[in-house]
Amino acid sequence: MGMHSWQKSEFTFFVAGLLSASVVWSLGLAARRILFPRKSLQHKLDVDDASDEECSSGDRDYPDNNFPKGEKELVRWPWDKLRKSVMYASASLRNINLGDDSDISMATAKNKTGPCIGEIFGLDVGGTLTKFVYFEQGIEEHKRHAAHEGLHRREHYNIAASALEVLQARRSSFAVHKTDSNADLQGLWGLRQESVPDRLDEFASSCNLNLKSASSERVVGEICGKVDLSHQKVQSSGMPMKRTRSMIILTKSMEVEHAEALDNFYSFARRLDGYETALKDKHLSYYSRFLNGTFHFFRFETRRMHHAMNLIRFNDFHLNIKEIGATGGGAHKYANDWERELGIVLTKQDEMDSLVAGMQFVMTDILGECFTFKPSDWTPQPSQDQDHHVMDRSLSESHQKLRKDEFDSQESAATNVKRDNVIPSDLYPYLLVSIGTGVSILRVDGPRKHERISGSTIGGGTYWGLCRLLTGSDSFKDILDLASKGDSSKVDMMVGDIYGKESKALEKIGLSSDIVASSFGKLVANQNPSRGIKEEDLARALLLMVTNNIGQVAHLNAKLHQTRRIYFIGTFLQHNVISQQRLAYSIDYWSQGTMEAQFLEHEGYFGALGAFLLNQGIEHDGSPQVNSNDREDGAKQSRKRWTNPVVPKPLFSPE
Ligand SMILES: Nc1ncnc2c1ncn2[C@@H]1O[C@H](COP(=O)(O)OP(=O)(O)O)[C@@H](O)[C@H]1O
Ligand SMILES: CC(C)(COP(=O)(O)O)[C@@H](O)C(=O)NCCC(=O)O
Repeated sequence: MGMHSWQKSEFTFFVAGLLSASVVWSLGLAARRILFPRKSLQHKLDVDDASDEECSSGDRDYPDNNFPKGEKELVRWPWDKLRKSVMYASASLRNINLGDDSDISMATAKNKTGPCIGEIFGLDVGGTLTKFVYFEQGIEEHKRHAAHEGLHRREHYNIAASALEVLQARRSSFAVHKTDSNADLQGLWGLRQESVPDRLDEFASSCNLNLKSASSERVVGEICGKVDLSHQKVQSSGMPMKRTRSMIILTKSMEVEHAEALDNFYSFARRLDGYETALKDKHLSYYSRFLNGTFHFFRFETRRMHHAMNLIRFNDFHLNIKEIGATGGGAHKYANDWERELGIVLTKQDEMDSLVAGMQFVMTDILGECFTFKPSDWTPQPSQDQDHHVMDRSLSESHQKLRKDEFDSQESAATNVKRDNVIPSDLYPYLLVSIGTGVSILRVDGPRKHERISGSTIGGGTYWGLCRLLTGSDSFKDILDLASKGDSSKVDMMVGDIYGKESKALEKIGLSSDIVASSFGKLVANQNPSRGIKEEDLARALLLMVTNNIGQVAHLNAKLHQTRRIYFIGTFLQHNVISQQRLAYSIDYWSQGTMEAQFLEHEGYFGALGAFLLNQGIEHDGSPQVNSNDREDGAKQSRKRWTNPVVPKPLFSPE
């Protein structure tokens, strides 16, 4: 069918109109890009945010950007905000086109020539959270140097290129300023986090450090790849010191660069301080007298890994980091991404080795690290020669007070009791229960002897995953707040619900009517299971269910492996007093007072700290230090070092 001439002309007009509209639109867009470059950057970033999410941790990917539809999207992490502000700033400074990622300078680990500040970090990439620690040389030490020796702060950092060097510097200044070395540490983080005194010498001698040489010789952290072994020297003690060279050989510019790189990072990290609980666990920062510096602790969700990597990249930190000691499953999973995108090598440390190393370091380094819970009317006994007796006696006393029917009611009245009165020789063997995404159970027989003996799939990930489903909340802290208000008996079926309250039959099976028979069991009886049930009841019942299960598995393993002390660690326990108290009571109850559950203030960070320590070859137990680069095969060597045949003494005969 042919077109009429009026139809043809109308069609021509329509096409012409369409064309001119698109030309005007394109011109407008181009003008907008020129006039308002940030607008287009904003768009690019928004797209990035979504795509980052997509390519993050595989197990928790959501193809439609972020979370499943219908869930509220809470912005809990400052990555996006920070990343954007940093990108704007660095783009305008360097005048680069952020529309194309290839414009951003990349450096592979091999071709990096700048300073390396990777030695101050330890990374633990877990199933839910990524934890990282960084070490900053003690500010008090800088002040002293500045006052007494006229050293600029930056110059002082040069002495602190690695933790070993920090220790060496500390040793030399300790000798010079012996009188004020204790006083100036006081009050830094309060008594609770004060380091154990008088162990520095012991530790330093274990490192074969030579006081005289400390001021004139410098141990160069070879992880930076700036080692000139041709300048190896033999010290006056006759001990060959590997990786040393004269300060004169180190060029001034390299030192300044290194100091600047550190300063840049430190000031950046301080900017993160503003985010209170979201990123940095400020309350956990502590001054280590062993290493003369402060450890800082950060964490973020592992599914945000690519955001974190972008943050590093857009701040140019990757240019000054060649390698980082890393542990956790993600150290393997993300190693290629880190190397490809950031040029940073993740030097893998065994997960369990790192956990134990970090934990033992902190237990020796900090007074007040360990604690447990006791009924509020429990009173500590006066100290005896053998401190560990205190624990034995208090256990049996508290046990007398713990009757089955008081189990729940006592929970809220339980008090936090510090447990550092345990002498180190009495420490082993102990059970280490790491409640992360899943649960790992280790028997530790000595500073370098441990074995993963068991585990459980019902862990922190189980609780957190089910809570997200049941409550729609996307904040772990909010969930814990909810749980603290909940009533689990609305959800749990009690023994009395099954037997009736007064049944004589219960005596025979050794149960009382008011204990839980089945977690969530009450929901089977109602026509509508959610009627009358609040989110807080679900959050509490689930928390107790997961915790009870972990407690029971831990107790059975402790019994099987004859350990009477059980340390519970992992971020699941952070700020989670309900679980800590429940574990303390369950272990005491089930073991009839022969075992004790203990907790540690830095519960979630031992893996990251251990990765730092192992990577730097720092140990606490008096054995010679081994730098990771001295090993032919890091993992193999590490395992070798951690196998020390210590025969555990039996604590009690199996029943
Ligand atoms: N802010 C938080 N976000 C997510 N999970 C948290 C948070 N705080 C505590 N948790 C709990 O800690 C668990 C992760 O513990 P963690 O020791 O870091 O394990 P992993 O190394 O497997 O990530 C989570 O599964 C959750 O139960
Ligand atoms: C696989 C893991 C060691 C990983 O550690 P995580 O990230 O959970 O801290 C841990 O989740 C685990 O031990 N799961 C339990 C596996 C089992 O014993 O059945």
